[in-house]
Amino acid sequence: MAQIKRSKALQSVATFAEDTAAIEMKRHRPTVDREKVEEAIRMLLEAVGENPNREGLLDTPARVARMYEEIFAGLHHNPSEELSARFHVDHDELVFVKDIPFYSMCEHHLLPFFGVAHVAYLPSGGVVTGLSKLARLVDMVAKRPQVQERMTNMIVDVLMQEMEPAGAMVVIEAEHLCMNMRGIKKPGSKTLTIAARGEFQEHPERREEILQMIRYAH
Ligand SMILES: Nc1nc2c(ncn2[C@@H]2O[C@H](COP(=O)(O)OP(=O)(O)OP(=O)(O)O)[C@@H](O)[C@H]2O)c(=O)[nH]1
Ligand SMILES: [Zn+2]
Repeated sequence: MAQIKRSKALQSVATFAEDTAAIEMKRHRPTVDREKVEEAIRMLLEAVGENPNREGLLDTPARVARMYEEIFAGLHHNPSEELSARFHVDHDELVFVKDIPFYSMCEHHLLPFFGVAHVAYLPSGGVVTGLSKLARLVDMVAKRPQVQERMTNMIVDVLMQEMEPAGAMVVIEAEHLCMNMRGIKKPGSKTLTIAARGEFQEHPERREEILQMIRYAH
């Protein structure tokens, strides 16, 4: 089993250069129909009683279109591609990257929710990925209309699928502007979501280990 994973890892390293070039291209490809967004923003401004032709708003539709291209970049991007950098290291113990900041958009209100993601996994067969790739994975999953629960599960599932680790766990702490600035108006409230797979799901003490390390950071 470990042997199979090992050879899969080496194969991945061999195709790493090609993958990197492909990912770079995809990172910069446009994902949003700018013209359509501009038209929609003009209509939205009109609909809320604004004048889209007043000076201060003239460039707003184009700005919003550029912004959406950036903040929804994950929509046409396969997050699995972020983990294509694999290395072989003699380490089968915990790898844990804490406090990865992220910004996402609540799919119910199209308002931001933001906070930190903590990503842990237990490498198997000595296969690890680049630490920055874990942060890139968080970013790509965040850059789309989301709910926090789905975001948490997507990150952990991509990790399990791509790395085949003995376990993976993701914790997200976030503030939702739709709960702060409108509606129920509870600024400062935080939502925590946890997704655990493999050893972290099967052994409560492994899960607790991660939660403790998160607590110590505050
Ligand atoms: N589970 C979950 N709910 C979310 C998330 N982001 C926003 N919501 C909730 O989505 C719900 C949408 O509820 P609706 O009743 O359809 O919308 P609403 O009338 O604007 O609700 P209020 O926010 O209560 O005013 C609200 O309870 C939000 O707090 C998320 O990431 N996860
Ligand atoms: Zn919302």
